[in-house]
Order: sequence, then C-alpha cells, then structure tokens
Amino acid sequence: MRTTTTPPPPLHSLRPLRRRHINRLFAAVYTLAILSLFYHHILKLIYSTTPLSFFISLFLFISDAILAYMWSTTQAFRMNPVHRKEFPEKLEKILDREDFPAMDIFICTADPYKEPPIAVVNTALSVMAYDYPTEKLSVYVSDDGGSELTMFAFMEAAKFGKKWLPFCRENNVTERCPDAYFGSNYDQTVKTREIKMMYENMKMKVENVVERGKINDEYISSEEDRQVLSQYWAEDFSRQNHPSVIKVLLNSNNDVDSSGGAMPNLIYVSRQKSNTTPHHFKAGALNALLRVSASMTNSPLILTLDCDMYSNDPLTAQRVLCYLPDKSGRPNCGYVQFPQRYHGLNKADIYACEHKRLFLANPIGMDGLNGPSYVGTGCFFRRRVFFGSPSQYIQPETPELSPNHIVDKPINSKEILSLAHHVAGCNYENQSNWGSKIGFRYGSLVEDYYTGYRLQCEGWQSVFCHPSRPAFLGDVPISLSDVLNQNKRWSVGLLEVGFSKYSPSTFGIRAMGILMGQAYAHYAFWAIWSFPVTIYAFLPSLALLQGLPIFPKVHEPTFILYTFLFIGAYVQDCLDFILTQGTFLRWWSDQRMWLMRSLSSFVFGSIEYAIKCLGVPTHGFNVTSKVMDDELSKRYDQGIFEFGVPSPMFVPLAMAAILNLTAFLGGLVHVLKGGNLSNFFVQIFLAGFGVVNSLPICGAMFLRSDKGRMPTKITITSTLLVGVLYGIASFILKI
Ligand SMILES: O=c1ccn([C@@H]2O[C@H](COP(=O)(O)OP(=O)(O)O[C@H]3O[C@H](CO)[C@@H](O)[C@H](O)[C@H]3O)[C@@H](O)[C@H]2O)c(=O)[nH]1
Ligand SMILES: [Mn+2]
Repeated sequence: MRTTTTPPPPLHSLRPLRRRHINRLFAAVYTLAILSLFYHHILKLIYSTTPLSFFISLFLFISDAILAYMWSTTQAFRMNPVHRKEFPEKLEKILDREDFPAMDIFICTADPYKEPPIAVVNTALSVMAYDYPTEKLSVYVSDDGGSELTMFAFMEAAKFGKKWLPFCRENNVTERCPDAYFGSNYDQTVKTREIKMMYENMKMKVENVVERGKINDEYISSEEDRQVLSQYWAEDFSRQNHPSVIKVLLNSNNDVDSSGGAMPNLIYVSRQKSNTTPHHFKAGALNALLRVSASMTNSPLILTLDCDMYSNDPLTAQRVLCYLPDKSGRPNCGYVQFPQRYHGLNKADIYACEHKRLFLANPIGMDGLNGPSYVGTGCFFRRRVFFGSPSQYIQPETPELSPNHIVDKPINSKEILSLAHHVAGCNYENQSNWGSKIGFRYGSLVEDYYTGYRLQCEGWQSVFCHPSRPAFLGDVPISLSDVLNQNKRWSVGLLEVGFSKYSPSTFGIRAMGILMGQAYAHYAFWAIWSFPVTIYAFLPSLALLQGLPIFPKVHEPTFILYTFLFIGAYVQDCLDFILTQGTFLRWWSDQRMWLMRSLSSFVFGSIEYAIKCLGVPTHGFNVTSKVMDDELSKRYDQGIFEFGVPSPMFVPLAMAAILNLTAFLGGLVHVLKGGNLSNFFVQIFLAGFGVVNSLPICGAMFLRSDKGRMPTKITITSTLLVGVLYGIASFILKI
C-alpha cells in the first residue's frame, strides 16, 4: 500500500436511474387496474350461468392471477435501477501492481464433441493474457468430459501461450482471444503472420485430433506427455468412471514465455468419476476446482468461466479490484458479476438469446437492492464467500482448504499433488458440508442461480459491472431446438428451487426482504407462465371457432380495462428493452420467444420437474452444443428459424400456429358475412396476434423446403391434435 496524505480517489461511482420514479408511479396505477380486473373476474365467476361459462371464467381467472403474480415479481427490478462506473485507471494510484491479489480462474468444459477443445483453449488463452501480474494468475480447467482430446489441446495451448502472451503484451493487443484477434482487422506484419502460422498449426492439430477421436502418434512431443495421455488409454477409463487426472501444464515458478517473462499457472483437472456416485454436474466440477485450487494456490479471488465465454477485455480483472477489496461501497460484497454477452447474434436476435432482461436489465435493478444474482460465468468471487456467511465462518474438514491457509510448497510437489488428487476424489464430499453449506450449492440444475441466491440469503451482497466494452463474449445456440432445450433445463432447475424449502417466495423474502425475494421468485417461477400463455393461445381461438364470445364487448367499460392492461404491459416492456441498449426489432423477437418458450420449454420443463419429483430419473444437465454447422450458420445469419429435427417441443408451437390461423380466418369470414365484430373483437385480435407471432412457424410448415423446415411428422401430428381439440370443444358445447 502506498502512504499518501490526500484521501485516495474513488474507484467507482453509483447513480440511481431517473426512470425509477416513473416506474413506481406506473406500478401504483397498474396495481389499481389489476385489482379492478379481479373484481370483474369474481363477479363473472359468481354470476356464471352454466358450468361451461364457469369453467371458462375460472381458467381466465387463474391465468390472469398468474400473469399478475409474475408482473408483481418484476416490480422488484424496476423500483431502484442503478448504474455503476469504475475507474481502473486510478487503481495503481492506490495499489501497487505487486500488491494485486492473486486470482484463480476456473474454466469448465464437459464434452469435446459438443464443446470443441480449440474453443476452450481460446477461452483459456484469453484470460491467461490478462493485463495482470502473470505470476498471480492460475488457470484451472475442469474437464468433465474426461477426455485426452481436451488434455492434448491444453498441452498445445501451453506451448502456444508462451508465444501468445508476450506477443499481446509487446503489441498492446486488445483482442487477447487468438481466434477473435485473427478474425479481426489486425495489422499484417511479419510478426503477426508468424504468430498466426503458429496458431493455425495448433488449431489444425487440435481439430484433427478431435475429428479422428484419437491422438496421432507424431503429435506427442515428449515421453512425459505420452505418460500423461496413457492414463486415458487404461481399459477401465471411461467418461463416467475414471480416477482423477491432474496435470500442471504451466508452473509460474519455472515456466517462462519466449521473452523471459513468467507464465501463469495452467492446471488441467478431471475430477474422479464413478458410476455409482452422483457428480452434481457443473456445481460438482466447480467444487472440485475450489478444493484443488485451494490445495495448490488458494488465491483470495476466483473467476468462474464457461468454456464458451472468452475474455474480450484485458483490463477486466483490474476493474474488479475497483470493487472487491474496497470496503467502502458494499462491505459484504462477495462477488462481482459481469453480464453474459454474445458475439455472432443475428440482427433481430431471432431466438432472443441475448436475454436482455436476465443478463442486463434485471441485474441493473437488483444492483440497486442487494446486488445481482450469479449467472454462472463472468463472475469474480471472494473465496471466503464459499465458507459461510459474512459473520459465521464455516471451517472446511481439511484445514488446508480454508480460505486463509497459505500454500508454502511448490504446486508440483508430491505433497501438494497428492492432496489435490485426494480432494478431487468422488467420495471426498461424503458426509461433508460441500454443496449444502459450503461451496457451490447442489440440488438444482441451475447451480449458478441457486448458489448466488443462497449466498445472498446468507447476507453476502454483490455488484453488477457492465462496462461498455463487453468483458466477456460467448456463443449462443443457433437452432431453435437447442434454445428450447436449454430453457427447458433452466426451468426444471428453477422449479427445483421454487418448490424447495428454500423457496424465494417464503425463505427468500424472510432472509432478504420482499424486493430481493420477489426478484429471485420471478426466476424460480418462470415456468408457470406456461399456464396463462397456453390458455390464451388456445382457449379464445377454440371459442371463436365455436362462435362463443368469452371477453367483454367493445362498448363495455371492462374492454377499456383489458386494453389498458395489455397495452400498458407491452409498452412498458418495450420501453424497458429499448432503454437498455435495445432495438425494436430485437424486442419483437424477445416477446415472441417469451411466448414460444412459455408454450414449449416451460410446459415440458414443468412436466419434467413433476416426473423428477416422482423419483423417475431424468436427463440431468444436457450440455448445449457449441459446434457450428456451416449451412445452419448461414440460415441463422439470414434470420431464418431452424426447426429441422422432429422435436416434440415443436408440437405445441405448431398447434398454436395452426389453430390461431384457422380461428383468425374464421373470425374474419364471420365479420365479413355481417356478423357482430364487437362480440368477438378481443378473440379475433388475440388470434391475429398469435398469427403474427407464429409467421415463422407457419412458414416453416407450409412454405419452406430447406433442411431447417418443420419436419412433416410434426406438422401432421399437430394438425391432427388441433382437429382433436376442435372436436372436443364442439362436443363440450353440445352438452
Ligand atoms: O456436467 C457438467 C455439465 C456442464 N458443465 C459446464 O457448464 C457450462 C455451462 O453449460 P452449457 O451447456 O453451456 O449451458 P448454458 O445453458 O449455456 O449455461 C447457462 O446455464 C447454466 C446452468 O444451467 C450455467 O451453469 C451457465 O453458466 C449458464 O451460462 C459449460 O462450460 C459446461 O462445460 C460441466 O462442467 N459439467
Ligand atoms: Mn453456455
């Protein structure tokens, strides 16, 4: 620390957004409107004359109650949104570079065929090249795929890194992810050409090896490497069942780069797996890394990264130092979360993978309360948060793992390595606090959300940091079935939290207050949107086809209420989106994907959750594929929806599209023939709204002939099912 007489310059600032006043006012007005709607609903229920009208009113009542509840949870994000700014350029006025805290960086990968090792390597190199004292950085790669291909890729990366790091430093490169750098408009010089050749050479080898599924003999450069790789060749070594593999690929005490500077530590870890012991997916992997890293370096700061999110800004770690050691802003700040941002989104972001609300707008709102939730990647933690609340420290069972333990032996020493293997063992956690009271928490498929939530319940706070140059950039799934499956996994994991004894709506509200509890409840109950959206997608159209009006007529006062509620919600949603660096086009995609996810991912997620509750084993963590198919990428770039595979998740989407189209046309014919528009206006409007939203689905069913069109099987099944629904509706009306 430097000693100065003047007070140190502030390292960050905080500004509440003005729109919070309007949000609060609007919330009050909208609440009144919702109350009037329920008054109307109750009257309708009481005065319903037939069982049919009673049940229709009941369905609409429940749907609106769920919509109203979800609306109420979103208010937490709107009450006090804030903006922060940090000043990393002032950091060195306060803290000498040699006093920067050490940092352990965790990178998770789980499948070399879904997560190409060359991309994982790129992620690792991008953080190894941080503008930070190199000897203080340790990169730990967790390979849940237990794959020699990934190990091989990292052996190559360790060699290439020795050239890449000095190259970045000497040329002041901002794009420190090699793939991003060579894909950018970089200076063509002898030096850049030389390094590009080296990179291409490494990439060729790694891709070649993955393609063949095995390592060419001539690629193995030393006897030591051969020995390491031979572990994977043992007969009983499989992905689900193998001993732990830990290899120090770079050691900052010995390894130097081509210009003589220190290299960061680079450690490959594949924890022990056994068919009979649960491994808890990513949370389990992170806990293994937490312990292995404790035994080797035990740095006070930890960054967790998914293999598909590379660093896009070498100054990011320094930005974090503007918050974490500084006690002035949030004394109990346990983590600094950066938004998940993506490269390669198409113009309209057709699948709304940007998740602007989840990753940008909502965290800004939560930052004005106790801080954002943890989103799994791009998050810097204080190691201490994993060991009990700010006031109640929990000692891990092995004293060497405690966050204040100082490692005094070289990472390659026998004692350290044997401890590392011990703590990476699959039975190590038996009868311990790991996953329940310490480390990343088990019990939900969205371990990130759940862990952040439990930490915040314990009293830890967090900070949201979103500099204008994205700190990290990730890949997005580019086919609809991948997107829907990812969202299905999320909804299962969220329901697991929502209906647990730690439910945010009970436990959360008690622990953190109403607003934080509501914010977390908003996510936990995402999947219940499936009910109202499904009802609104089917019921009005079915009734319309039967000539049965179910909403207020245009001249009735409740019609104005309905109009206000609909337009009010939609306009506020749109404004929120656009004011958070959004475009109208992307907002349109976002609301469409909300409907599509509600109709499929959330429905299937709820069913899977229910099955899981009954004790039937389900999929678990289905890793999203990051492999790019050229033809598919091309269609994605043109903004064309990708169906292609006959996924059952498409059935409700196709059914809603067919039914709404039929009902809308039927409604028009009715009006054109002189029928009463006023009675059916709301239903015709809803069907029309459904049609506009399902244009890409109709196109994929009836107009397209490319490989990404809707499989004929799905179209036929859906048409038949709509027929059955229509039949049932007619039957019910007759009795
Ligand atoms: O058994 C497993 C399964 C997954 N992973 C890793 O977890 C990460 C996320 O997996 P991915 O398939 O990319 O899931 P996404 O849905 O894209 O990820 C989001 O949702 C996850 C929770 O469901 C969070 O963990 C992620 O951080 C968040 O970005 C990847 O690095 C995987 O390698 C493991 O390490 N072990
Ligand atoms: Mn991912």
